Amino acid sequence: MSKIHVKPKSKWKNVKFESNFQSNDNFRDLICFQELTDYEIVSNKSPKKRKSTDKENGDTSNIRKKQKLENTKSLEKVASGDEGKKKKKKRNKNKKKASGILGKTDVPTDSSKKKKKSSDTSSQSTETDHKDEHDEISDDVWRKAWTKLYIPDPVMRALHENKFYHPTPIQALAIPHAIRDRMDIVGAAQTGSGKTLGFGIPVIHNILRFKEKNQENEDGSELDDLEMDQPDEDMIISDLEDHEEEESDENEDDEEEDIEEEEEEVNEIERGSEEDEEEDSTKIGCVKVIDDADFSSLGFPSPKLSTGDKFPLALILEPTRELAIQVKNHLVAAAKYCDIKIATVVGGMSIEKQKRVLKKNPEILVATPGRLWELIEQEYEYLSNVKLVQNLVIDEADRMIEKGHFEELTKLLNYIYKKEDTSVRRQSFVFSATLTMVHSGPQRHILKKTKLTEEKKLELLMKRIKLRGKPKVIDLTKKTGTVETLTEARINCTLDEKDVYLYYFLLQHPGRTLVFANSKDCIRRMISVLTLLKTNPLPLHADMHQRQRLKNLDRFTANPRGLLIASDVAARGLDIPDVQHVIHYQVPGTVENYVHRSGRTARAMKEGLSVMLVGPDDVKNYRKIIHNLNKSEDLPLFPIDQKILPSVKKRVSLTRQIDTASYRFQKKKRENEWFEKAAKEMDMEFDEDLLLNDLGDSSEQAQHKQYVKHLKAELDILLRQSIVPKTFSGKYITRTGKLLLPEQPGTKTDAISKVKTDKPMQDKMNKAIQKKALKMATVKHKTFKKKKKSKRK
Ligand SMILES: Nc1ncnc2c1ncn2[C@@H]1O[C@H](COP(=O)(O)OP(=O)(O)OP(=O)(O)O)[C@@H](O)[C@H]1O
Repeated sequence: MSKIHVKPKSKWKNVKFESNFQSNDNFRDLICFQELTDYEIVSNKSPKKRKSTDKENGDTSNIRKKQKLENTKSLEKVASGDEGKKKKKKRNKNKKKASGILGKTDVPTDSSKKKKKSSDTSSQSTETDHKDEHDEISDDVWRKAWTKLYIPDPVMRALHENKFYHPTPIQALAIPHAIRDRMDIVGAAQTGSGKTLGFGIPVIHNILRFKEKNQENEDGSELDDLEMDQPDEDMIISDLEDHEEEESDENEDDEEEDIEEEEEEVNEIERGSEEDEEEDSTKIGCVKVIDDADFSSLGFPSPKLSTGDKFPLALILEPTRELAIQVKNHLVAAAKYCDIKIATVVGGMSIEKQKRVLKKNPEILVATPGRLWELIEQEYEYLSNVKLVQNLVIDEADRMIEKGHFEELTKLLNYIYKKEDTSVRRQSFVFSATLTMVHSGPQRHILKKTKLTEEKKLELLMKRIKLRGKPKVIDLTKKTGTVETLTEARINCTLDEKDVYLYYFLLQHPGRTLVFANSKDCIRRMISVLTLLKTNPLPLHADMHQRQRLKNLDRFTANPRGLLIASDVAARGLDIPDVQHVIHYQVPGTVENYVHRSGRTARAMKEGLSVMLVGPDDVKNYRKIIHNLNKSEDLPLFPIDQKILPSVKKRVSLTRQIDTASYRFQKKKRENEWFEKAAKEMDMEFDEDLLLNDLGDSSEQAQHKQYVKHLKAELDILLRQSIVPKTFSGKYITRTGKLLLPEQPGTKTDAISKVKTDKPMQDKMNKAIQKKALKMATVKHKTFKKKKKSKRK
């Protein structure tokens, strides 16, 4: 294949591809795909060491073929890891230096592995040989997939250990722009698509670089060449011109940017001249070549300041405590082979303990805004310089600008962006699965007055979170909002029937299940009912002690048949492995909440099921969600085996009797106790007969206790009986002589395939109903016309 120097006459244009495109093995090395349709060929060069490279790049040969100018009129620019392999010896030398920058790693290279293998062969069995061969293949694939993303070697090692063999699409697109181009990133991708590492890896990379540079500075050694990939010489001419064009376009865009007046209600923060500094470094194509001496352009504070003062280099803001802890753990795993300390600062836990952790000067701080602000207000030393933070991540950003977080976030951001600290060029990351979701319905959102477009929503969001400059916006979300591997269904029922259907589902489809409710009262009642029904539910809501919240999450995670009843505090971000089902006991008020709640299942390309229990009160929200998710039809009905429903109903109704009886009694008792205590504290005398709830005399109370005990005993008997009625009889089709009986409860029934197999039947039925309705309407219309005609006569 010959090398061609081209001079572009038009702009490189992005070629759109679906986010799941990269899951296709043939295209997994692809990061971006651009085409150039008008160009002039400057020169043709023969390849020097091309053969072996092409062989290595076999799986991307299809894409490369497209680059042959002889065959096609257009030219595609493919930023793939294979570029790295094409580059010259000089670059390899740079790379060696770079791995020095990032610390030595034990990740074996392909060749070292091969050597090891050949020396060991005599002592290995054939089976082991096969295993090694397999490992080597995945090792090769893994390296190819990640190396082009500029991942630090120690992180590569951790990724391999975690068996993260390919970057997810959001990672593949966000990481190079963040690391290579040092751009601010606004990332929107479906739930469970790996956004955490999308910002986590660049943050770790930045800190490693900072520490390395700092070390060199302290040692007085010269600043090394940066490890950034040098541009492929083949591309330089075209890229240079292309980029010049891009920059002028950007400037034009900037001038056009005119943010509307209504945004002025947000406190303006004073900003310095960072924006001007942003384009300091020279860009060649999409690769920035940064002047060695220009330390600050990398976003690092001045070395003088960094050696003495301690402050977090990265701040990651999360809306909930559980999420902050999870993200911290995720990053700890990714930074396992890096010398980086990561800490959490979250509410509900000992502030003193957190201060002790901060004394160790963690480089990364994962925090919820409330507790962080509390510590800043206390003028806690380590946080007094938080304004110098180099990497700022606002995860679940659309949630962070909603009521309840926005006020604290604004205070924090105002503090961080103080004018006097503008010497620092900060890199910001803004992520969420619903960042670009726009809809016409009323929103709880703080931006509710505006009729939003996707662009407008992003613009306002960026303004609110005070994002400077022009970030790289990567939006991989679909119009349908939810992830492809999610199966959705609904159960139409009355309010009273919700417990019945929920219990039915849990019996028939065991598996890790997360149930969402809209209020704490509802969670309390469900916990009581489901505990009596021996389904071992665990609650999770904001009013619980933090320790208990975390304990329940752990217990839920550990039990493959775990049942968690949660408020929306668990709706966002939580990455609990293998949640099979999400049930919306009450339909959420916003489409965003529906997407996030449902996103607790079907993560990382796994399948999952979301079922909404739609009662009369939920219909409005249900309709809104369907509309805002651009669904053309209703969700399918979840198939219910009507034959076993009566026994389920019997159990549930008895349980509710017990719950009501004991709850009412306990409630009255608690109120009395509270009143007596309060009166005592105030030295008040009161008339017990008039003011306290009547609990009855001691014999009545004993009677009540007995009644509840009796009900519980009755329930115990019911729970031991089979759910399939004994008197049951029915006609069953036999297939190849085998009698197919109804499913027994407890037998593992795959709820997802049930929905999927039932859907065509439902569609058929719906069509038949519609056809019948149409027929009837036509008949009615004809009779009406006839009658009218005869009347006239
Ligand atoms: N490259 C990868 N290969 C395989 N698994 C990955 C990869 N990156 C992340 N994961 C796993 O995918 C899961 C989801 O990742 P993550 O929690 O970052 O998703 P998310 O996009 O932030 O989801 P949400 O929007 O719900 O917060 C995690 O279990 C994570 O460990």
